[in-house]
Amino acid sequence: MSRLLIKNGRVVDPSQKLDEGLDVLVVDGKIARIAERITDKDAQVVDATGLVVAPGFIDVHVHLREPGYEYKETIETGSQAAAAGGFTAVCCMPNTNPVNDNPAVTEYILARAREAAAARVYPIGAISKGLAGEELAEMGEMVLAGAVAFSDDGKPVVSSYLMRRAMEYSLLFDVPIVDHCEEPTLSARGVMHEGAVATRLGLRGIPAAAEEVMVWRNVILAQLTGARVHIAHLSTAGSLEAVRQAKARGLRVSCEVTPHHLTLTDQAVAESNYDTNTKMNPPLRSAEHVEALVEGVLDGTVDCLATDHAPHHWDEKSVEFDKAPFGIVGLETALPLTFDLLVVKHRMPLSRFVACWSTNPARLFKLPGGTLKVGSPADITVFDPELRAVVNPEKFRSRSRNTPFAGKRLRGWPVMTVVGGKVVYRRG
Ligand SMILES: NC(=O)N[C@@H](CC(=O)O)C(=O)O
Ligand SMILES: [Zn+2]
Ligand SMILES: [Zn+2]
Repeated sequence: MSRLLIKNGRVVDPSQKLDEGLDVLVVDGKIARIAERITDKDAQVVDATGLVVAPGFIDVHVHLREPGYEYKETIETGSQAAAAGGFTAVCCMPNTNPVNDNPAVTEYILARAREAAAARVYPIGAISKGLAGEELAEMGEMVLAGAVAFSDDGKPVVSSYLMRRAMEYSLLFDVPIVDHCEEPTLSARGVMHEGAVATRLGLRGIPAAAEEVMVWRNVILAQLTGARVHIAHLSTAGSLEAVRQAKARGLRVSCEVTPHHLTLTDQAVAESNYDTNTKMNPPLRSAEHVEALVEGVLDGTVDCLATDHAPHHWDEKSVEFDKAPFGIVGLETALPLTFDLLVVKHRMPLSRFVACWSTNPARLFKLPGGTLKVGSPADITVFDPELRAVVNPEKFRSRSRNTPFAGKRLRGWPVMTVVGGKVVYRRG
């Protein structure tokens, strides 16, 4: 019998409409009791005075790079980075080598995640075989092996016919189809957001329309099929408008926004003097888009936050802007970046903040967490809303350090992460 007692914290759990000072008792990996002043002489006691105790944060969009690109990240380092970032679970994208397009790869990922014993890992299977966009992957077999959603992330599903079939097939298992929305003839070899900054820098632009065309296509197909469609890393005001209208029509369309698209604009490319850690897909957008995204999170059009943690090796990023791979790491900066912006700056209620990182992702992807209800798995995120600290990539658990936020002072850091009753991360 293992017992853990988290005392005196501010328990914020939107699934039970809780936001008050309470103690949380964990017994044998499950939430056993939540009440004022619990005493238990056999339990390991953690004093959470001044800290927020929330249902475990879930990142539905990460790239763990294993199998195939272990020099960038492994399931072990990635799930440890997740734990250190305050996440108790992550969903990992299938753009590995081999691609996660069959149950053998899905099972391999789950086995490696069990060995790592840090954050839980839920694999997302590929929509198409080899991410080639031609034939549907073995979706049913992958669901049986443990896949929780489907996506060709890294690539768009260009064929609307294939997307329609994937959506129809997903209805059999009632899992979401997650789309990286990009119309490749519009984004054509662009490397940053199309606009005044790109023109001034002499870099090829990716227009907002390249994303919006595909978001609208997906809304139309969601209407046709009735499928659950989740828009990955939504980055433009027009995409948000499409999601808003889809929701108004009662369609099962949801979306996520990343911390970097909420906190940086395309100016970062200029200000950083072409730092390739400002290069990601979709690109950092202009201020009007960023303002619309923040508004969308505050008004609830955006369902959840997700990092799109995309580790790349230092060598790969140490090249000309044009030639560098797209993507930045995100797991170990996400919580303070979004807390500082949304809760401190924009006064978002803590319960809404926790809903975006825990309750909503759990509901959309039908994952076991997202709640501290008695009897549920003890996946708990504890963070310090007052703690101010500077981002230091040297200390990342991740194998990669490709972040544009090095040296940034932020408020609201994770201090303890509990997965199934086990403390998998403790700050300091
Ligand atoms: N976001 C990125 O810039 N890169 C991702 C791919 C993706 O999420 O589309 C990657 O796998 O590196
Ligand atoms: Zn993507
Ligand atoms: Zn991605």
